[in-house]
Parts: sequence; structure tokens; C-alpha cells
Amino acid sequence: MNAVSVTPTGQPIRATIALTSSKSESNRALILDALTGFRCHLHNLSSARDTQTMIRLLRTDDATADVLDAGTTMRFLTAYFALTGQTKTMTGTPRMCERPIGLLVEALRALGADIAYLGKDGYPPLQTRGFQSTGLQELSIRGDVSSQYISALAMLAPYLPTGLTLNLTGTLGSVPYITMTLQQMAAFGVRPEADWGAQRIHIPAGTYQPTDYTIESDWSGASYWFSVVALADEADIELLGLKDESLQGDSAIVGIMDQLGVQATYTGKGYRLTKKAAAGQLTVDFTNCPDLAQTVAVCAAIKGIPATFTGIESLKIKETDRVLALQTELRKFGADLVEVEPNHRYEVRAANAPQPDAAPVRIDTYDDHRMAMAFAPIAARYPVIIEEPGVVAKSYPSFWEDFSTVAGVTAL
Ligand SMILES: O=C(O)C1=C[C@@H](OP(=O)(O)O)[C@@H](O)[C@H](O)C1
Ligand SMILES: C=C(OP(=O)(O)O)C(=O)O
Repeated sequence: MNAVSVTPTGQPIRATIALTSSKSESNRALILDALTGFRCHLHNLSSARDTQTMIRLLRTDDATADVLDAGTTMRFLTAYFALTGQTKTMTGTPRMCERPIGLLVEALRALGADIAYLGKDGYPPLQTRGFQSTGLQELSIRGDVSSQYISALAMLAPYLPTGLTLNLTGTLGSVPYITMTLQQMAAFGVRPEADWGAQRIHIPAGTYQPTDYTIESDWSGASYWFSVVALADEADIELLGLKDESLQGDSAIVGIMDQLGVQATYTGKGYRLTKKAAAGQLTVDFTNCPDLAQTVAVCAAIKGIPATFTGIESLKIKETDRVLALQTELRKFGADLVEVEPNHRYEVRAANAPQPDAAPVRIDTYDDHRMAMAFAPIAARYPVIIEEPGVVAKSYPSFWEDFSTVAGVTAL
């Protein structure tokens, strides 16, 4: 499928969506399970390609692990293979080979891992070639590039001879993903101690216990449904499988979308989304929920609500340069994401209303699932065409099937 046309149905939107589960929680649970010798019972693992890839790569003896475009799979498996002394070539898509991994490799080498870069230093592809502990007990690592390096080290740390103390430097980003890691480790029987004021995490030596563990629905995937409700004239959507107390930082979408006109009510089975009055403007710091930025940027621009964003620096090293991709695609609507303070503060400028006889805007997706899913909710108001819609498989393979319950979805 090269593109899909998504169009409003002209009817009030009513839907019940069974979301897939979180690929972040799934990929952590899979590493923890692997460290028990695959003795856990994991329930509701994500259908996301990133998770299915992790499952496959943990189970195969192949010498090469191709993670495709999955960041957590690359970072978590590199630490896993390196510190369990396995020889593996780690590679991925051309974009994955542009996403930095040097800070993690440096830390793993300091602990005793033998790792060779096979291309450019600091980036995949690389090869893990064995492990001999250096006995290092404490390590400093920057916390302002990707939290995935810290999660990867933390999950493996109990298996080091004396555990590990991590000193995190710089302004921390994506912290809820680190606390998710620590909470899941605790659920599997190893209790890390975090002192967030001192930016220090101590992980004792220990072993994970065979555990029965159920993964929650995905809040990042939920965000697109909030945007549908914010943009629709009339909508009532129930999202199944979300918890009121989540491990996922992207549950912050509830508070953000409250200002964009979405009332979210916990039902015991998930969340019911209905419409309420929106605020006149919006200010959001995405440092702890970077994956929500595209959803919120598109929604605010199309609703014509001026917004100020901070904390989106890490978007430049994700599936694509998401800042640039957003700017390019928002401009097609007369909207923009303007950098008003270099690399720090951005303003979302509102879209123009489309001319009645204008052809639908074509959205390029840049091999980025979140570009496709962030722009699709515009179809609650007017038609758009999404190029390469298959990109959604990375985190939410049934997205278009689910979306066809709220909009017309036609393959072009
Ligand atoms: O640990 C995780 O599961 C993730 C951490 C975040 O990445 P960064 O820590 O690189 O911001 C997030 O963007 C990504 O989708 C998933
Ligand atoms: C950034 C993302 O994933 P990853 O870094 O795991 O590839 C994402 O899912 O938006």
C-alpha cells in the first residue's frame, strides 16, 4: 500500500478501541524474562513490530541481530548480549545506523564488554564479542541524550558481580521510562534504589525471579484517539486496557488533552474520551514524554490553538528528525513549528482552514510511525492522504483497522 486516503464520515464519532499493549513495557519484560532463562509468564505482549523483533532476536542463535528500526531493541539487546558475553552483530535500518549508541557502548566497555564498531564509531552496526568483568561498581553516564542507555544498563546490572551504581549527569530526559524500568525490575524481584535529587541509581546484585506479568495498553498509541476527539465535532470513544495508575509517562496525555478539549474518565476497563471546552492556548514541556509531541503539535495546529513547546530536543535523533518532519508537513497546512529559542523553545503556529475545493493534503511519513498516526486524526475534520501508511506497524499494527471505525480509510 503506497498511501491511504482518510476522510470524515460526517457522523458523530462513537468507537470502542482495544489498544495493543506498550512496546516499552513489553521489551523490558522480555529482557527480564530472558535473564530468568525464559521462565516467566508474560501476558498481553505488544503486537508492535519492535516487540515481535525483540521476541525473535532473543530466541535465535543467528550470529546477526537485525533490529530494523527499533531503538529499545537495539539498545537493550546490545547491553544484554554484551554483558552476557555473547558474540552478536547488531545492526538495523539505515536510520538505525544513524542513531547514536556511543554512550552505552562506552559504559559497557568500562564494565568489561568487548565491543567493536563495524561502521562509524558511536553508531551501529557493532559486534559484541564477550565479557570479562572489570569489577567496576560505579559509573557516570549522561542522562540527556537517551534514557534507553540507562534502562539497558540498569536491567543488566544485577548480573554484575557487585551490582552497579549509576550517576546520571546533565539534565535528565525521558525519566518516566527509567522509572518504568526500575518498577518492572522490582516486579521481577530486584529492587533498585533511586535518589532523583542526586541523580543516582543503585542496583544491587541479584537475580530476577520467574514472574507472571501482564503488560498494560499503550498510552502513546492512545494519544491519537485523544486527538481524534479533540478535533471532532462530536465524539465518544472508549479505550480499553489503560490503567488509572500507569507505569507509562505518556499517560500525561490526559492532562495535555484536557486543555485541547478532551475529557478523559477512567471506567475500570480503560478510559472514556468525550468533548469539553478547550483552553485558549497551551504550554507543554515534553522532556518526560517526547513521543507525545507530534500528536499534540498537529492537534493544536489544526484546532488553531497557539502552543509553546519545550523539551523536544531528543526528537531529532528518533525514527527521523521529527522536528524537521513536523515543520515540513505542518507547513502544508499553513501551520508551523517555529524555533523561537535555539534548540529549546518552539511555538506551534495555527493552520489555515482549507479551501472547500482544495485537494486533500498529502502527508509524507519519513519511515516514522508517529508521523502517520499524528496526522491521521485530521480526518475527523477534513480529508488527508497519508503516504506509506504501513509505517504504523512499528508500534501499532492494527492502527488503520481501528481507524476505519472513526473515518473512511481507502487504500490508494
Ligand atoms: O525506553 C523506552 O521504552 C523509550 C524511551 C524513549 O526514548 P529516549 O529515552 O531516547 O527519549 C521513547 O522516545 C521511546 O519511544 C521508548
Ligand atoms: C522513539 C521511538 O522508539 P525507539 O526509540 O524505541 O525506536 C518511538 O516509538 O517513538
